[in-house]
Parts: sequence; C-alpha cells; structure tokens
Amino acid sequence: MSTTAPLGVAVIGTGLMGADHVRRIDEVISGARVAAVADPDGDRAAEVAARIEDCAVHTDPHAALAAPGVGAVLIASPGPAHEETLLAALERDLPVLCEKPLTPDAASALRVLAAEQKLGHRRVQVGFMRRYDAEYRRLARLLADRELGRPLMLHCRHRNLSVHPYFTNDMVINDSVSHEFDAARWLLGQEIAAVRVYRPTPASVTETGLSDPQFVVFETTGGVVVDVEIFVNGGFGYQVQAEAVCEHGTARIGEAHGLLTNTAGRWGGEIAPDFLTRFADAYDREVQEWADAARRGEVTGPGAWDGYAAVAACAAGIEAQRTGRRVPVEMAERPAFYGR
Ligand SMILES: NC(=O)c1ccc[n+]([C@@H]2O[C@H](COP(=O)([O-])OP(=O)(O)OC[C@H]3O[C@@H](n4cnc5c(N)ncnc54)[C@H](O)[C@@H]3O)[C@@H](O)[C@H]2O)c1
Ligand SMILES: O[C@H]1[C@H](O)[C@@H](O)[C@H](O)[C@@H](O)[C@H]1O
Repeated sequence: MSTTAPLGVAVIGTGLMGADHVRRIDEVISGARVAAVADPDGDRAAEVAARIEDCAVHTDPHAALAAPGVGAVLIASPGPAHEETLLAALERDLPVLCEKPLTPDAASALRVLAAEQKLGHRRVQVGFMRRYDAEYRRLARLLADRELGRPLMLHCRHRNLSVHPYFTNDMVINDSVSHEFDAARWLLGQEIAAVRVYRPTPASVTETGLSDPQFVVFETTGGVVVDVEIFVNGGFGYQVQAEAVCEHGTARIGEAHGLLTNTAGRWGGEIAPDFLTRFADAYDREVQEWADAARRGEVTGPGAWDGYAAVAACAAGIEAQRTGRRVPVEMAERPAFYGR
C-alpha cells in the first residue's frame, strides 16, 4: 500500500455505533475511506453504505475483511461477536479498532492477546474514547503532574437517557462500567484490585432482568477508592462526570451545560441526549489518530492489554453484582510484549 493511498476500512456491525463511524470515516476524518461493511442485517448494512462509493456490502464479516481495498477493520458489532472478527483480522495482519468491550470474558480476551503476540506486533486498539476527550485529557494531565497532590478517591457518575431493550445486568458492567475501569486505570496509572456492586431498590426492572441504577465501588492497586453511579435508563439525558479528590484539592469534569437560559423564575442549561453528542469530538479524534497510526503500522491508543485489563475488572464486577461480595480482580501477568 502506498503511504498516500487512503486506508480502506471494513466496518463490521452497522448499528448505532457502526453507522456513526461509517459517517465519521466518510465525512469527518482524512486519510481513510470505508471500503466494506458487514452486518447480518443486510438491508441495514446496504442502507448505511448507500452513499459511499466503491463500498462492498456483506452479511458475513469474513467476506468484508477479504473485500478489495480493505487494509484495516473497525469492529462495532455487539461484544460477544468481537472475538471471532478480532481473530480473523489478526490472521490477516490487519490493524483493528474494536469497540469496547474487547470481548465479554477474560478467557476470550486472553485468546486475542495470544493471537496478537503470535503475530509478533501490535495491531489492536480498543474504543475507549474518553482517552480522546479534552476534559478527560486535562484531568489526566493534572493527576499525572500531581498538581493537587496524590489522588485519593474518584467519584464518577454515568447516566444514560436509555439503553437498547436487550441490555442486561452483565452489560451494565461490560458495556458501561468498562469505561470507568479503563478511565480509572488511565487517569491513575494503577490496576483495578477489587470490585463491589450495590443494587438499590430499582427504579425499573426490564424484561431482561436489568436492575437499574447500580452503584459500583472499586479499589485500585495504589489504594485509591473509586465509586461509580451507573444509571442506564436515567431518562433525562447523558451525563458522564468525574471528580478526583486529591491531597490538596479536588478537580471535576463533565459539568458542561451548553446553553444557559434564565426565564420565568427558572435557570438552567442543556444536557447532551447521548454519547454520540457528548463524545463527538473524542470519537473523531480517536478514529483519526487510529487511522493515522494504522497507516504507519503503529498502535498509539489503548491496546489489547488495556482491553483485557478492563475485561478482567468487568469479570470481577459481574461476580460482585451477582454475589453482593467484594471480589478481587484476577489478572494474568503482563507480557513484556505489551510494555509497561
Ligand atoms: N464507545 C462508545 O461510547 C460506544 C457507544 C455505544 C456502543 N459501543 C459499542 O459498540 C458496539 C455496538 O454497539 P451498538 O450500540 O452500535 O449496537 P447496535 O445493536 O446498535 O448495533 C450492533 C449491530 O451489529 C450487528 N451484528 C450483530 N452480530 C454481528 C456480527 N456477528 N457481525 C457483524 N455485525 C453484527 C447487528 O445486526 C447490529 O446492526 C458494542 O460493542 C458497544 O459496546 C460503544
Ligand atoms: O455502549 C454504551 C457506550 O459505551 C456509552 O459510552 C456508555 O455510556 C453506555 O452506557 C453504553 O451502553
């Protein structure tokens, strides 16, 4: 591939995220194009690819990976389908941006790490887009530079307007709290040591048995305590907030309210409806930086090890959710291949 040719991306899964990434690659970022899409719902795939020139449309992800001009893969299928596509992409030595979770359990995540190590170079990035958000980046710098001293606690709130009706209790941890595990690891530079989950009398229980909201408390290997309110059918908007409590002060992000109005005895701002709005800039930066790095044969964002570390914390979280107990996180030794 010439270094000036656009990177041909196969987008696997053309639901909410996949369709947004197709639009982003087509309209927002430079140096990449959508070369193929795949979704078992062929009509959906065709509809999403309709405006794109020279884009192959498939129902089988393997066929999309083999389509002409494909040089990279963006996986946006549901978590349980990630492993198969990740292994197929690695088999073809293709750079991959895989939406979180890397996989739904630690054993499958370890199989992905083994395949990448066998290949001999890193190819996998995981879609932890908060690492590309301006506010999160400011907080990360402040903590790394010890501007307020050592971090002691993090208070996090993660509220969604609503989630897909198929959302389960496991997904609360794997799909939603996984962001908090990754953000805490990245902000603090520490691993997650143990997890506990509290379930208040729910506001709602759905047909899948999803009990909402939940309160997750975890400890890190450096002794920081993190609490997370996760409320996936909060019903009023999308809020992701984090407050770091440090030795010499506190720092809070996620308070932006957009337009502020004063009227008829009321004062107030706006709340983003969803992650696509709140994290739009972060997704754009994530996919641009991934594509640029992929063209150089590099991975610069959160990699397979970060994906695995979050999955290991999620496994403890799911057990903690079921048992009500404090569950230590079991993690494999970090291979030298993944650096420090
Ligand atoms: N980073 C983020 O903020 C963020 C936000 C939302 C979703 N996600 C992640 O993105 C992924 C997709 O979520 P979504 O909300 O778009 O879900 P969705 O249900 O809207 O879309 C998933 C699509 O994948 C298709 N699909 C199912 N099995 C498939 C397979 N084996 N191969 C290819 N396609 C398959 C479905 O038909 C559907 O069109 C999940 O991993 C989710 O956790 C990440
Ligand atoms: O899959 C989505 C996505 O990852 C969002 O960023 C998160 O806020 C939601 O809770 C989750 O359901």
